[in-house]
Parts: sequence; C-alpha cells; structure tokens
Amino acid sequence: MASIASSSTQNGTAAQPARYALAEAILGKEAFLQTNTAKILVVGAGGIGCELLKNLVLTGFGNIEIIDLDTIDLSNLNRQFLFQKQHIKKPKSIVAKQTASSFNPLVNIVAHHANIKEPRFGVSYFQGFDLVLNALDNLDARRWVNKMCVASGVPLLESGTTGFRGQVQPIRPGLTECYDCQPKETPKTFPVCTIRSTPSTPIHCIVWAKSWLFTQLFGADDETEEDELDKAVADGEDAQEIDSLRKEAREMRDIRAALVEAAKQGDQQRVRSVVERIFNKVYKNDIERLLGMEEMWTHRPVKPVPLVFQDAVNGVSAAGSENAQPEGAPAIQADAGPSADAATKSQPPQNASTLKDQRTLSLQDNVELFLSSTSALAVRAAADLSNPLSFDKDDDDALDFVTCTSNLRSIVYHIDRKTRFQVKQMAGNIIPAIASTNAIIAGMLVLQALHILSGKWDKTRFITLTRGSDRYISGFPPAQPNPKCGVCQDVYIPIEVSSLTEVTLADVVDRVAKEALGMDEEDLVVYDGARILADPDFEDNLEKSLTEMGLQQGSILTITDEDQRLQAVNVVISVGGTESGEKIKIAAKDVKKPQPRYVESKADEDDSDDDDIVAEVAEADVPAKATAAASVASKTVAGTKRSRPDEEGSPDQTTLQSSSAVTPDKKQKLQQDGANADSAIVFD
Ligand SMILES: Nc1ncnc2c1ncn2[C@@H]1O[C@H](COP(=O)(O)OP(=O)(O)OP(=O)(O)O)[C@@H](O)[C@H]1O
Ligand SMILES: [Zn+2]
Repeated sequence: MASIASSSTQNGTAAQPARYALAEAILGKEAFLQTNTAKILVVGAGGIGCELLKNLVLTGFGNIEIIDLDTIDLSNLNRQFLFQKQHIKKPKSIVAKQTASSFNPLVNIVAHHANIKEPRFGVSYFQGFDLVLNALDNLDARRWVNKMCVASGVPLLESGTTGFRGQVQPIRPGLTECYDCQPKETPKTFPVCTIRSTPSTPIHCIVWAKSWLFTQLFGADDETEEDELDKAVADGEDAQEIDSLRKEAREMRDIRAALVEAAKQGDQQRVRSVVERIFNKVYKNDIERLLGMEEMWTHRPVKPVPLVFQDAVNGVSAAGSENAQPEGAPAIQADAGPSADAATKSQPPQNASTLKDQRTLSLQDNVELFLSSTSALAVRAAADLSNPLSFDKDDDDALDFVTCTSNLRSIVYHIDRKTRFQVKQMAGNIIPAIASTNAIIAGMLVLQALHILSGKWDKTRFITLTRGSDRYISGFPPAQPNPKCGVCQDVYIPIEVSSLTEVTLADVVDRVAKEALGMDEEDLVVYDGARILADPDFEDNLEKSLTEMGLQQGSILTITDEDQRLQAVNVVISVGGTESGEKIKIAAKDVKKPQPRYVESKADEDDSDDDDIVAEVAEADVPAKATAAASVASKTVAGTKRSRPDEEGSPDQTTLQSSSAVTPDKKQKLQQDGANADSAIVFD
C-alpha cells in the first residue's frame, strides 16, 4: 500500500489526510467527521463482513470493532477476499483486521476472536457503540444482537444474503421494527411417519439419517422423543405404527450403550459387531416390522425391501425381486465390488475425494462407508461422553455417516440415491453464496450507516435484493415496531449489583419490581430466558443468590405479571458500580414502568400450530422478508397472550425441557403458550 499523504494536525480532525479528501467532499465536513469518530461494531467476518470491513476502512470510518468466533476455511476463500490460503485455520476476525488495516492504517480496528453471546459483550459493551452492523449467518446470533441493541438503545443494521437475494434492515430501537418484530420463515415440515416409516424422496431419508439416526447413536439424549410420539398419536397418526416406533427407539438406546462400551474398550471386533447389529436393526428388523403392518401398505404403490448386512456386504439386495422395483426406480446394484473400489482408491488423492464426493455410491460402497463412519463416530463419542456429537456438514465422519445411511435407506425404499456432494448440500441447507450479492449488500450497509450516523433516519431504507421482479434493488422506509413484539416492546432496566454471590433473586425482585416499578408482589413471574425461576406458587429460588441461579454479568432476568397484562420487564445485570453498603443500584433515568401490553384480536389469534416433525430444509440466511408495506401498525387491537420469542424453537428449549426449576404445571403452560418444540425435530 502506498504511504498515506497526510495533512492532519495533532488532533487528527482539523485537516484530514489526503486519502479522505474525496470522502469529505462527498459527505460534507460534518458528516465525514461523524463517520470518522463514530464507534462501530461489526458482528461477523464472513462473506458480508469482509466486504463490509473493506468498505468501512476505505470510506473513512475511524473506529471499528469486529467479532467473529470462527477460523478461516478453504471454502471461504472464493468470496471472503480479506483471507488467503496461508490464513487457513487462523481466526477470521484477526486476519480481517490485519488485511483491512493494510488498506488504511489510520483506522483503529479492534478484533475479537469470540462469540458475540459471551457475557463480556453485555449491554454496557453495546452501549459503547454508535452503531452495530450484523454480518451473521444464523438466526440465533441475529436475535441475540437484536436484543442487545434493543436493550442498550443502540441502532442496528441487520443484513443477510442467500444466493442472489439479500437485504439490509435499519433498526432504531423502539421507533422502527426490530429483527424480531416479524415472524421468520417457518421451517418446512414432514409428518413423523413420513420420516420414520414411509419416506418417498431423498430428503426424507437425509432428514432421517441426520436428525434421527445420527442423534440416536451419537447425539444428546433426546428426552422429547416420547412426548413427540404421544403428540403424533394425539394428532391422528397411526397408533400401531407409533407403538412400533417407540419399541425401535428403546432398542436403539441399548445398542447405543453397547456401541459406546465397545468403543471405550478399544475393542474393534466388538465395535464392528455392534455396527453390524445397527445395520440389521434399521435396514432389516425395523423394515420387517413395518411390513407386518399390512394396512400401511394397502394404498402404497411399493413396499420397502429389508436389507441384510451380509448380503449388502456382498453387494446383493433383495430389492431385485419383483415386488420391489417401482416403475422408473433406480436399479439396485449388485455392482462395483472390491475391484471398482480398489480402482477408486488407487486414484491420486485429489481425484479420489472428488470421485467420492460426486459419484453415486454403490451398495457396497455405502456399506463400507457405514462401517468406517459409524466406527469413527463411536470412538469420538466414547472419548468424551459429556460432549455428545452434533451433525456438522463440514465434519467428514458425520457427512459420510449421513451420506451412506440415507443412501442405504433409499435403497430399501427404492428412492434415488444422492452423491456425498448432494447430501452435503441438502443436509447442510447450502444455498451457494455469491460474492457479488455480498458486495452489493455491504455497499448498501455503508450507505445506511452514513444516514444513521448523520441522524438522517428519514433517509434510511429497508433494502431488498430480489430476482425475477422488475427491480432487483428496492428500498422502503423502515416499518413501525410490531406492538406484539416480545423483544422491542419490552421494558429494559440496567441494574448494578454489588456481588453475584451475595445478592439474591428476592433482592432483585424487591428492589426493581416492587420498589422501583411498583408491581404487585403477589403476581410476579421471574424468568431467565424460557426458564422460570419463580412465580406466585413457586418461591423456592427467591432466597438463592444470582450465582446459584446461574446468572452472571450481562444476564437478563425477565419479570412479568402472571397474566402478562403489562409489558415484560427485562432486568439487565452488571456487577459493580454500587455505593458501599448498597446491594443494587438503578439510575433514576432507567426506571421505566411497564405499560399495559398490546393484545391482539381473536381473529389474529390463530398462530399456526406445527403438528409435524419439523425439518428445516433451508433456513435462509436472509431474515424473514419484512417489507415496509407489511406494517403491523394496521392490526386490530384486543386479545390474547404474547409469545416470548425465546420459547419458539431456540436452543433455550432444552433449558425448558430439562429445567428442574420448572414445575410440571408451568411446563405444561409454557408448552401451551407456544413452546411446542416437543413435537419437533429441527433439521438445521
Ligand atoms: N455467535 C456468533 N458470534 C460471532 N460470530 C459469529 C456468530 N455466529 C456466526 N458468526 C460468524 O458470522 C460469519 C457469517 O459469515 P458467512 O455467512 O459468510 O458464513 P461462513 O461460515 O463464513 O461461510 P459458510 O457457512 O458458507 O462456510 C461467520 O464467519 C461466522 O463465524
Ligand atoms: Zn420488535
């Protein structure tokens, strides 16, 4: 980079370096100064984040912090241009900072290789910024940053791209729609029985392999399985079939224990025999049991054909018999065999992996992959029992497992097999990322940032990139907040506590809800996320310290009246800042009394209730499309409970299911209120 000609004075503002002359001429002196001195937080240094950081440093933004939890992967290099081959495995945020600094050494960049959800990035951290820009790739982190910005009153620019589509949403807490004001794209769903008993397309088999079989063998204990099956029966799915699924699941638990035990002992022979048992269970015994339910097959064109391990090893499938092959179904190969495999393996490494990824695997290939991937995963699972595995498309063993187990199921059900490459795309919900879309969105982000920093909110636009319409790029003024929103319509109250170990839950409730806000003490419910810590019938936790309740610096306690007539109060906890002898400090300016909550009409009440297994086939990176035209301000006022966003399928569900602090009654109530993930396998 050429050296920077600078005419700046000591304070750096009276005369800007020559490199800023154009920016200053375009923006005007004052706006440029605001840009140059503002503190900006960029969350995510991936596809959009890299483009954005480059734009920011070249435009003249002077103080930037960037956070990313990830390290650089080869697959990032085609579009994340701040990274090069020698950076692979290095933290994205650090390398992004280094490269961007070389474009403009005058910019002060602070990089954090960290998760934005860490407690140290709490409300007071967010309050240190003039603007936050999201360049993330997942709903959970987006919702988190949105909430932190709402809680701290800091403007947020939310963004996302999927293929050619993209959007930028300017969010001004309390005054425009927040990220959670509009419901997000609902995941595609499949009935339990389609996934577990009667698949008819490759995606059904992939969902079964990834969300069911993988989890059963290597994942976290699925306590919701029984509830899910109960619900399927209540929803009218075949009771006899569901009974057989229960039996299958119980057997699977025994097999898992045997597999882990064998792997722990390092007994390869035993591992292999358990793996063989798994094969015969899922492809032979379970299928035979299903075939025994004659009713099920009367209206179906073809029946599945059980696969026996020893036959499959030899490349033989009974699917060759006349009852098996539907019109147009792919031939089941008694094919390839060891010689073909040997030929594949003898290719140079690059070709071998390309071939492995892009060819349709034979029956024998799939069996071989089943043996190797199941054994490898069993060893990994047994090595750390406290850390169950979860599917990751970039984990070779996991992808091998899902590829072969879904393909073997496809063979049993006469469904097309998919290559490993295709399975990776389908199981990983991959929509190709396009560098140009990211670049356009990053450019739009900077334009919106300039409007926000110069206080011109009337100029900000909700930008969408859509293909197939007259305009590729459209802009709308940001919409009004949704009065039903469970995030931006809450009250946020920052408090300082003297110590997390000495201050109790009761201290907080008394000081904040009763004293400061005058709420009725007989009528309060206290939550940590979706976990209920106390309510009028459950006071055991009140005398416990904040630490004992698992709360820490930055935690948010939510206090509501039991019937949720008032806005929820979110108490944001920081440690320190109290006077001596004072346990809890609240600034007078932060005392905001909760107002009566917006309630909707009966007509609006019908929130669609997913009774099915949820298979999220493509969680779009793009936040749900919320056009300004869809302003919720026009909705009728009157009626029903709000739902808390963190009860809707977020990871907090696990807390809800397993929390000892939740009484059965309360648990039931929460489930009725919308925490219906009991019936869901989320495929993400
Ligand atoms: N909670 C989080 N805290 C910090 N950074 C996050 C968090 N969640 C996601 N990110 C980062 O956001 C970035 C999003 O970038 P992008 O959408 O290009 O994804 P990617 O992981 O780089 O690409 P791909 O998913 O295609 O491999 C990633 O670098 C990811 O590490
Ligand atoms: Zn909102």
